[in-house]
This record gives sequence, structure tokens and C-alpha cells, in this order.
Amino acid sequence: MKIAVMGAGAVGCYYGAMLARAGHEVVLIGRPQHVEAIERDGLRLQAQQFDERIDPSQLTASVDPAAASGAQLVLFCVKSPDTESAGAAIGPHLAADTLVLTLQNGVDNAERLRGVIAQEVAAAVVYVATEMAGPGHVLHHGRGELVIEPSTRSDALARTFAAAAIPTEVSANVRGALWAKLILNCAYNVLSAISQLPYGRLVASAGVRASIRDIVAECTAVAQADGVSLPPDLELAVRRIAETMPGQYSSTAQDVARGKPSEIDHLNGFVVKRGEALGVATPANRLLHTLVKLIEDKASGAI
Ligand SMILES: NC(=O)C1=CN([C@@H]2O[C@H](COP(=O)(O)OP(=O)(O)OC[C@H]3O[C@@H](n4cnc5c(N)ncnc54)[C@H](OP(=O)(O)O)[C@@H]3O)[C@@H](O)[C@H]2O)C=CC1
Ligand SMILES: CC(C)(CO)C(=O)C(=O)O
Repeated sequence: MKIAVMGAGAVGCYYGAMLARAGHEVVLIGRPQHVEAIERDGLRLQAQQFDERIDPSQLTASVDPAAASGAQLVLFCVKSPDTESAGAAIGPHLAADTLVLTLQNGVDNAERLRGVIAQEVAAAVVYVATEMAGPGHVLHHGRGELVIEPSTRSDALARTFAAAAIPTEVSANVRGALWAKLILNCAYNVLSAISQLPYGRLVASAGVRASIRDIVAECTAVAQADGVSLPPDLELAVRRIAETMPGQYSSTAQDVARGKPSEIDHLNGFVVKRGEALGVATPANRLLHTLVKLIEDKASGAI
């Protein structure tokens, strides 16, 4: 299968590399620093069990979205604020029957993407920990499973992914799964960003577990008012983040440390907006959102 990856970052390079290793024709569309390194040296995938260089004969890279033409599948892997611009850039190069799978945090990316491209779009929930360790070098810290929304090709896609060592479940409740992931992000990301602490040390500090419970309760109230069916084991899932990833810093913590704009408007900011629309108060999420916006505005010189 020809597979294009829109957004050659941590997630896009990881899944692109796994599919290329399984023999698919993969093209990564990304920024010049990664594209140049991949064209020169191939893509290095450093995982827990292996450290491999995927050769340019197995996987190509381009800064030009037109390189996606002829792809049967697009993995859409940009950060949430870039969804519309990246969608508008790639859309004109896709065939009418190309399936676009969003591999992003946040709950409304697929819906927003459907607003800018005509192709079939399906959402995926991504359970992976990965980062770009340098140009053309993806470092995989663990996991990698996907939960995907039903689509015309979801069953075939799940088999293709499984054959590439990407465990994949097709779920009729991807919305609930996306919200559950959103709630984890709302609970941990800002606390880790402001303190610049990993989850294990974070929850050891007085008051943090109680604050996390408050944030989760607020998010859950918004989700319920929005008609979302959340998985029953959410409380356990929240606790398990700190237990299973004690050394991990949230993606928001990493963005803040690098002075990069974060996805905060699509995390706690999204819950605040939905809460306003549905008449549910969200003071804890509002404060967390505001604090990160202040840090970002100060870093960018906007204030
Ligand atoms: N990393 C992880 O472990 C996980 C990430 N996620 C989610 O997956 C999504 C992707 O995250 P991640 O891979 O970490 O992010 P990255 O920032 O590593 O990757 C996105 C890449 O896409 C590039 N990009 C953005 N717009 C375009 C464009 N129009 N054309 C070409 N390239 C573009 C970005 O460049 P630039 O930075 O220059 O804009 C960046 O290199 C996010 O929603 C994230 O929350 C979910 C689970 C785990
Ligand atoms: C699940 C969690 C909180 C793990 O770090 C994450 O998705 C993030 O950092 O954005």
C-alpha cells in the first residue's frame, strides 16, 4: 500500500517507520531538517527492542504535500493547532477514495479536518510514547497501540497494522476513548508543564492527587453533558499514568521547555469551551488553561 504521513514528527515517523519495515511504500511529509536527514541517512528508529535505520529505498520524505499523491492511506500526525492548515495543504493532492486517519490528541481533529478536505476521515486514539531525538531520529519509549473509528476500510486497516506490529482495535466508541485520553491530558499535562516535573514526582507532592481528582470530575461533567460515553475504568486509567510512566514529562511540559506553542487550546481549553457551551462550570480547567497561555504569551513576546 502507498501510505503518506502528514507531519513527520514523533508519531508520524514512528508509525511510518513501522509500516515501511512491514514492506509498505511510505512517504513522510515534513519539515526540511527531518526531510534532509532522512533523504541523506534514512530514518533511524530507536525502539526498546531494536535500533534500525530505515533505508531511503524503503521510505522517502518530502517537504512537498504533493508527494502524497497516489496514497491509499494518509496518517495525519500534525499537532492539533495545525489540523486545518495541514489539511488544506494535502487535500488537493489526494484521490477521492484516499482514507485519512487522524493520529492526534484532542477530540475534534477528525471533525475539523472533515471541514477542509473532501476525503473520508477516521479518528484514531494513539497510545504511544515517542519523541524526535534529532533530525531524522525517532526515539520510541513504549507502547504503540491504536484504537480506530469504523470506516469503509477499518477492518482491513486493522489487519494491515497488526501485520506491521501495530496492535489495532476498531471501536464504535472512539469518541469516548478520545475523551478519556483528553481527560488524562487535562489531569496531568499542565501540572507537569508548570512544575517541569515528571509524573512520579508530581503525584508525590501534597495536594496533587486531590487536584487531579477535581480536574477529572470537571472534565467528566462536561463529557457527560455532551453525551459522551466514557469508559468505566477512567479513575484507574488516571492513576495508572503516574504508576506506569513515573519518569515521563507531559507533551505540554516538553513544549513549554522548548518555548514551542502547545496544544493547550485543544486540551484544557477545549473542556472550558465545551463547558461554556453546555452550562458546566470548569474553574480548575480554566485556571490551568490560562496559566499555560500566560507562559506561552510571555515566551512569544505577545505580552
Ligand atoms: N509524541 C507522542 O508520544 C504522542 C503524541 N500524540 C499526539 O500526536 C500528535 C502529533 O504529535 P507529535 O508527533 O508528538 O508532534 P511533532 O511536533 O513531533 O510532529 C508534528 C510534525 O508535523 C510538522 N508539521 C506541522 N504542519 C506541517 C505541514 N503543513 N507540513 C509538514 N509538516 C508539518 C511539525 O513541524 P513544526 O513543529 O515545524 O510545525 C512537526 O515536525 C499530537 O496531537 C500529539 O498530542 C499522541 C500520543 C503520544
Ligand atoms: C498521556 C500523556 C499525558 C502521557 O505523557 C500524554 O498524552 C501527553 O503527554 O500529552
